[in-house]
Amino acid sequence: MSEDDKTHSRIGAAASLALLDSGRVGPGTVLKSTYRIEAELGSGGMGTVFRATHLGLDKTMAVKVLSPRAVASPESLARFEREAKVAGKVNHPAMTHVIDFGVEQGTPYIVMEFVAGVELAELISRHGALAPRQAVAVMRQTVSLLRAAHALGIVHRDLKPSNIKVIEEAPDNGQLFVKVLDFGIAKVVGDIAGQLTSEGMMVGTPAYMAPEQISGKPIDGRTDLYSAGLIFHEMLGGVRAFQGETIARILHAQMTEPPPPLALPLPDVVLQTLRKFYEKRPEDRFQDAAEADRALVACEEALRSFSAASATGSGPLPRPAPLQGSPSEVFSATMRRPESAELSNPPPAATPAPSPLVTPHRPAPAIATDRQPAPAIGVQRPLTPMPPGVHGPHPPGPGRPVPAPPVRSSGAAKGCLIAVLAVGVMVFIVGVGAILWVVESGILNELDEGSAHDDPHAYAGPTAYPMGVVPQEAVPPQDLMAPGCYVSEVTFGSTRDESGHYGPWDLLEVGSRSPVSCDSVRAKKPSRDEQELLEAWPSEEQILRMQVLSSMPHSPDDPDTRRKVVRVHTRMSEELP
Ligand SMILES: Nc1ncnc2c1ncn2[C@@H]1O[C@H](COP(=O)(O)OP(=O)(O)OP(=O)(O)O)[C@@H](O)[C@H]1O
Repeated sequence: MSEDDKTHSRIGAAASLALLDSGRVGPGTVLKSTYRIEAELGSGGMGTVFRATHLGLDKTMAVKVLSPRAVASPESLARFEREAKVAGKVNHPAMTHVIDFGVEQGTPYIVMEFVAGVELAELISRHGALAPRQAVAVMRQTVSLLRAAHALGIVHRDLKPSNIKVIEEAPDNGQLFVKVLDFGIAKVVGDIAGQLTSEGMMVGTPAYMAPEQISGKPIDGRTDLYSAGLIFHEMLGGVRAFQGETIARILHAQMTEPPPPLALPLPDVVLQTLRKFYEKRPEDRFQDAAEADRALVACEEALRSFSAASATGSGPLPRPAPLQGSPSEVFSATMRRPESAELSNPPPAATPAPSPLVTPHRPAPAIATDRQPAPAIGVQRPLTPMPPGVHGPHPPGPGRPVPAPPVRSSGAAKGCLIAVLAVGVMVFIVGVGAILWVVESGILNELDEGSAHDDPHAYAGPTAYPMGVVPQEAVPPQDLMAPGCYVSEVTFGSTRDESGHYGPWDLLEVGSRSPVSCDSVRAKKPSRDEQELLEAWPSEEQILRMQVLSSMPHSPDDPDTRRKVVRVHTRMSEELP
C-alpha cells in the first residue's frame, strides 16, 4: 500500500522513546526465547510484520513489531499495547487471533496466528470482480466479526480489502473464507484509551473512510459498516468505489458523492443493501451489524433464486472447472495461477483451468456506457430475461437462438410460399415508389435540418446550444422540472506533460444520452479538475453537473496517459428562460 494512499496519524515527537531501533528485531532474532523471526512479510503504518516460528510448537506465526517511527510517542506505544489486548478479546473465526504480546529491549511486539492466503485487495486486482454470491459470503463473515467486535465496544476503523485475507475456498461451491487483519487501530468506544487519538488526527485509508471519520465527528460501529459497504461494492464491481488522483479528491467524493452504479444485473435487494451500507449519514445506514447481516441473508436468498431463474430453460449455469487438490492446495495453486505443473493433480487440458475463486471474466468496468455495455459477471450471468425485481443496465435477450421449425414440403406449403412471395413483391414496388416520391418532394432535407430539435433524444451537436455551467441557485426550480435534461458518460483522454501535469483533455467518446428528469440533477460548481475537463467539451450545451467516475491510464504500458470517464448531466439551453 503506497504511503499517499493512507492517512495515518502524525505521531508526536517523544524523543525519549525514539532510541528504539528496529534493527534489533529481524531475521534470526529470538523473542522471549520462543519466537524466532524468519522473514519480513511487509510493513504498514504501525510497524513491520514478520513470519516467525514458535520454537516449542514448531509452528509458523506472525509477529508485528512496532516501527521506530511509530514508537516515537507514548501514544503509539499505548495504541500498540491496546491492539494486543483488544484483539485478544474478540473470539470469532474471522478474527486474526492474538497469541502473545511483549516488549523486547524496549521494542514492543505482538504475536498473532499466521494467516496464509491472499489479501482481498490483491485477489480483486488480479482476478477482477467476485461472483456476487462469493461477495455476499465474504460480507457475511466480515459483518459477523464486526458484530462480535462491536458488541465489545471495538471499532476497527481501517477496514479495507488489504486488511481482509482470503484464506480458503470451498471446493464444492467456491465459497471464500476470510480473516480480518489489523485491529491495530481499533478504538474501544467509551474507553479512556480511545481518547488517545487526539482531535484532528485521522486514522484510516481515504478510499474506505466514512464521512464522519473524515470530518472528525464521533465514530461507532456504523463507521465500519460504511467501509464494509465500499468493500462490498469493490468485490461486485472489481474496482474501487472511490478513486481519484489526490487524497483530497477522494475525501471530497466520500463526503459528497455516491459510489458509481455497478454495471451488472443484480436483484433489487442486493442494490438496496449495498446502498444502505454506505449512506453518507450514519443514521441512514444499517444501525448495527446484526441488521446488516439480516439484509445480507436476504441477498443470499435473492441471489439463489436469481441464479435459479437465470438457469431456467438453459441448463446448469456454467461454472469454472474446479482445480484438483485440497482446499489449501487449490487456493495456493490459484494464487500462483496455472503453472499447472506445480499442482499435485494438474488439469489435463492444454488450456489452463480457470480459477474457481472468481469467474474467469475480466471485471465489469465500474462504468458501463451505452456504447460499451459492461459484461455481466460469471455464474450469475442471466441467460433468460431477468426476473421481476432484478435491475440491470441492459436486460439481456434470450441466451440461445431458437431453432427454426422444420419446413414441410407439401402442396399447401407451396401455395403459401407463392402467396407470401407475391405480397413481398407488391410491398417492394410500393416501397420503392414511396422512396422516390419522398426524395423528389425534398422532405428529407427538412427532416435533416430539424432533427436535432425535433427529437429530444438526439445528440444536438456542437453548435445548437450555448455553453455554460449553471449553478444551482441560477436555475429556477420550475425550470429544473422542464424536459431536456440528459445524462451520458463521456470519456476524456490526456497525456502527462513534462511538468507532470495532465492536460489539455480531449473528448474521446460521448456515450449515448439518456433523458433524465432535471429535478433529479443537482447542479454544482465544478471543481478545478472538472473545470479543466469542461474546457474540452465542444458542445455549446449547458452542463449542469459532472462527476468523475473513473480515472486510469489508457493502458498499463502507457502510464503517462490518462483516461477519465465522467458522467455529465446536460440540458438544452433553450429550456432556460
Ligand atoms: N497475522 C498475519 N499473518 C500473515 N500475514 C500478515 C498478518 N498480519 C499482517 N500480515 C501481512 O503483513 C503485511 C503488513 O501488514 P500491516 O498490517 O503492518 O500493514 P498494512 O495493512 O499494509 O498497513 P496498515 O496496517 O498500516 O494499514 C501485509 O502484507 C499483511 O497482509
